Amino acid sequence: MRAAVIVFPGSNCDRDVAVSLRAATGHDPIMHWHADTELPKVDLIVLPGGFSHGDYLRSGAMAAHAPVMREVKARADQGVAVLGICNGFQVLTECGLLPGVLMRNQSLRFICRDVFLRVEATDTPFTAHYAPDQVIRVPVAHHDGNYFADPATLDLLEGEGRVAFRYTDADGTASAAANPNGSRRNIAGVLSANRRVLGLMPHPERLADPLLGGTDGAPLFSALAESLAA
Ligand SMILES: NC(=O)CC[C@H](N)C(=O)O
Repeated sequence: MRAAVIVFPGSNCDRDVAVSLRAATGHDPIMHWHADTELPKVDLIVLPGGFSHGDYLRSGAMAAHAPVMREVKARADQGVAVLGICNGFQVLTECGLLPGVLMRNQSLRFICRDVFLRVEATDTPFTAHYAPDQVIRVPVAHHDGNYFADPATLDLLEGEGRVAFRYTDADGTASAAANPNGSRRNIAGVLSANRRVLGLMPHPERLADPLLGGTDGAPLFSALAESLAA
């Protein structure tokens, strides 16, 4: 699997996700500067976490108009897998590759802690190495993670099995207390209609090695390596 990580001014999880991709595939991804429109042929495009353009205007709003994004959208339309983590998820909603928006956290505070997620969809290249309804522990670190979409869109996403992850308690209950940011229906990650674009607010790359204190994020990268093997 050949992967490219798009690096924006203010990205700060680009090298973290590169480490996880290297661990899963055995080789380094291409680190691709956002202003470079010549994107090589790759099997996976990653939009990493961070504070692109300082989160000015709205988180992800300026990065969504970066020169390379026209090509990222074209590749997604061709079926190339695209993974957006945290700020990357914000960019995916801002550029229209995923529905909904990420609003300011309900608490109006930056939240940085581990959360539990229930894996809702396992028939995707991102989640195939998780069991249905498996509960995993992954960190969040954001101030704009409050997922919002109108009820018809939420019904559509749920009806098509496009909610990939939901915030839950440790036992898998999607309670209000388990929801760190006010996201509608406890949604932590959503898929595109063709299931090849995933955006999620939690950071699987931050708990993907025993040295980091957990490995629940690692199956996401191993699933990609296997599913997208050239
Ligand atoms: N860790 C991140 O990617 C942060 C995302 C975003 N800048 C926010 O705080 O909402």
